[in-house]
Amino acid sequence: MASGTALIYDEEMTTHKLLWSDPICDIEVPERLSSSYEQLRSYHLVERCVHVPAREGSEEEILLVHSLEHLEVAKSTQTMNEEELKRVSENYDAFFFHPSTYRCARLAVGATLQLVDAVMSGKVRNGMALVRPPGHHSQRNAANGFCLFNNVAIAAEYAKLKYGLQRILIVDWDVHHGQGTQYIFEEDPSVLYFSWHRYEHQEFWPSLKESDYDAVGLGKGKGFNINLPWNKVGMGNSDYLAAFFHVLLPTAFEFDPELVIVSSGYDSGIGDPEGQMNATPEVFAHLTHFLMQLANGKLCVILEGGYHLKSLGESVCMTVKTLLGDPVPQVSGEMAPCLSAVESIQNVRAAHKPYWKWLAYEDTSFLQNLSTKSHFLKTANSNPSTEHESKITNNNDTVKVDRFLELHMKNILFPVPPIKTATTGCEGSEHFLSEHVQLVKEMDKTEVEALVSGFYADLVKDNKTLLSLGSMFVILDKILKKEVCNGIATSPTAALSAAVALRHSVRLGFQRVLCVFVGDMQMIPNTEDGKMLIINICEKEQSGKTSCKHYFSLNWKEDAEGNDFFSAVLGFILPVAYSYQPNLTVIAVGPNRNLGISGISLLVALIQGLAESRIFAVIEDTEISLMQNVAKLLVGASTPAFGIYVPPTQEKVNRIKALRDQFQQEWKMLQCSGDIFI
Ligand SMILES: CC(O)(O)NCCCCNCCCN
Ligand SMILES: [Zn+2]
Repeated sequence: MASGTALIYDEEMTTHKLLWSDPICDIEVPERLSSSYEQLRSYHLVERCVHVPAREGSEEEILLVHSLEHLEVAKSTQTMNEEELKRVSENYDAFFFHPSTYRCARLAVGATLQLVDAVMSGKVRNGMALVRPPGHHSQRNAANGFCLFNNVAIAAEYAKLKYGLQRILIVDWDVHHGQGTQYIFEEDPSVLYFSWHRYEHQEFWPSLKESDYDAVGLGKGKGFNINLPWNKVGMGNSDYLAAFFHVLLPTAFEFDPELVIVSSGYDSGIGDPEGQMNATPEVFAHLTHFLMQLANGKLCVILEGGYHLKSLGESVCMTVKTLLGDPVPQVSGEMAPCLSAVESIQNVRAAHKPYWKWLAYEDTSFLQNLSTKSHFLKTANSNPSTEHESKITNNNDTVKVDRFLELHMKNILFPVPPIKTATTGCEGSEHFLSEHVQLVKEMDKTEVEALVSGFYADLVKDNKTLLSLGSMFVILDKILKKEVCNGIATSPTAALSAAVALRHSVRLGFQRVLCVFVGDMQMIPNTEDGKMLIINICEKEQSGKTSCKHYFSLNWKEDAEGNDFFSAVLGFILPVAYSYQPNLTVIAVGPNRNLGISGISLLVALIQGLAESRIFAVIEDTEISLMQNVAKLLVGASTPAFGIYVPPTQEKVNRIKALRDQFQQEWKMLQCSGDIFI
C-alpha cells in the first residue's frame, strides 16, 4: 500500500514574468508560486511531504499533445528581445512570453510528469506540483490564458502511454473553463474531463458556446466531457459540494478511474479577482478528500490559476494537509446551494443522462414543462436562495479579504491529534495496531454501571456487554478531548452500544451527533430534539417507524453481484449529513447487515469528511473482517476497494428520489434536480 505525499516545487519557475504593462496578464505573477510554497513551510507541511525534484519535459513529451510548430514558436522566444516577445505574445489570447518562459513551461511539464511517475510507481500515494505557467487553456497549436503547454493533458497522454492506463479522470476546479483540455480529449473515452467554471451565460471569458453544459464530448468521447457552468458569481462551499455529490462523484465512481489528475486552480476560491466566488479554503480539503477515495488513492494535483495570494496559499495548504491524511476541517457557511447552481446541476444531469448508468432512471421530465419553471421562479417562496449573500462586498478589496481569511483560518487549523485511532484491543485488532493506534484500557464495572443511564441498565445483561460499553466510553471521551481523531470498538450488541454511545455523546456535550446504523437497529433513540440524526440502512422498515427530519429508514438490500450503494451514499446520505453538519459521527453495524463490506467501506471513507473526521465505529463482534477493514480506513492505512460497480435499480433510484423530494426543503444539500421547478 503506497503512502506518503509528494511535493514538487522548483524556484526557477518564478523567473517567467510580464515585461510590459498588460492589465489582463499582470495577475499571473511569480509570487503566486513562492508565496504558496512559503505558506506550506509556515504550516510545517513541506517537511511532511516527500520532496520530488522537477525536471524539464522533453520535446517528445510536449509533442504528445502539441504541434511541432507550437513547440518551435515557443522555443524561438528564448533569444528574443522585449519588442519581439511582445509581438509574438500578441498572436495569442491572454498570453505573455519572457525569455525564460520556454524553460519554465518545460519545467512545469516535467514537474507534472515527475508527479505522475512518483504516484504510478508507488513511491508515494498522492502529491501536488506547484507549477507555472499553468496549462489547461493551451491547445495543440496555441498558447492561451497564461498557458503555454497543457501540463495536465500531457500528463494524461504520458500516463496512457507509459502505464497503459485506459481510464483517467481529470477534475478541473479552476474557475475558468479548460477549453484546451476539452479540445484535446473531446473524442477520447479514456479521459473523462470534468470542469466547472464561471460562465454567466457565455458572458465570462473565454466566452465559448462549447463551455456550456451541453458540450458532452464528440463521437466515441460522448459522455466523457462534463461542463458545469456557473451562471452567477458568488458561488460558495455548498454549491461546490452539491456539484460533487450530484454530478461529479456518481459519474467518477461509475467511471472507476485508474488515476485522477486535478487541474487545481484556486481562482474559484474567495477573494480571487477573476472568480468573484465565495468558497473558502477548507472546501478544497473536502474536494480533495473525496477524490482520494478513487483510483486506490492515486491522485496528482497540479496547480493552474489562483490570483489572490493569501486565498491561493491557504487553499494550497488545505489541499496538501488533506493529501497527507490530516482530519478534514468543518466546512463553513450555510449548507444550501443557490437556485442558479441547482439549475446548472440539473441541466448537466439531464445532458448526461444518455451516457451514464447512474442517471438512467433519473427523471428529467422538467425539461418538458420548462414553462412551469418560469412560473416557479415568479411564485417561488421556499425555494433555494437565488443569490448567496457575499461575505466580502467585492473581491477586489485585497486587504479586506486578507483580514477575513486571517480570522477564518485561525479556528480551522487545529493541531492534528498525534494518535489517530483508539481501539479496545478487541478480537482482530492485532492486525492493524501501529503507532497511530492507541489501545484503551477497559473501564471497571462499577464506573460503567454508573454511566449506563437507568434507561439501558436493565438491557445490559452480561459482563461482556458491560466491558465493551466501558471501553466505548473511554474512546468517546478521548475523541471529545481531541486526544484521538476517531475510534473503533466491537460489541456483542452493536444496537445497544450505539444507542448508549449516542446518549452518552449528547450528554458529553456533542450538539449534533450523526448516527449511520447498518442492519437492524432494534431500539431507536428519540431524535425529537435534533441533537441526533439517525440514518438506519436496513432491509425492511423498522417497526412502523417512518422517516422524519432526524430519522431516516433507508431500505436497501445489497446487490449480490457487487456494490450498488454509491447512489445512496452520494445522492442521499452525504447531502443529508453535510446539511446537518454533525460534530461527531457514529457508524454502527448490527446483526444481519444488509450491506456488503465494500458498501460499508465506501460509507466510512466518504463520511470521514464530516465532524473534523471525528468518527466512532462500533461493530458487531461477529464481524471480524469488517472490523479490520473499517479500522484500516480509520487509521488511514488504506483506500477502500469498492468491488464491482453495480448501477442502482429503478426501484432503488425511486426510493432515494422519494426521500429527496420529501426532505429537500429541510436538508437543502439534497437539491439537485427538476422537481424543485414543479
Ligand atoms: C489558468 C487560468 O485559468 O487561471 N488562466 C486564466 C486566464 C484569464 C484570462 N482572462 C482574459 C480576460 C480577457 N477579457
Ligand atoms: Zn483560472
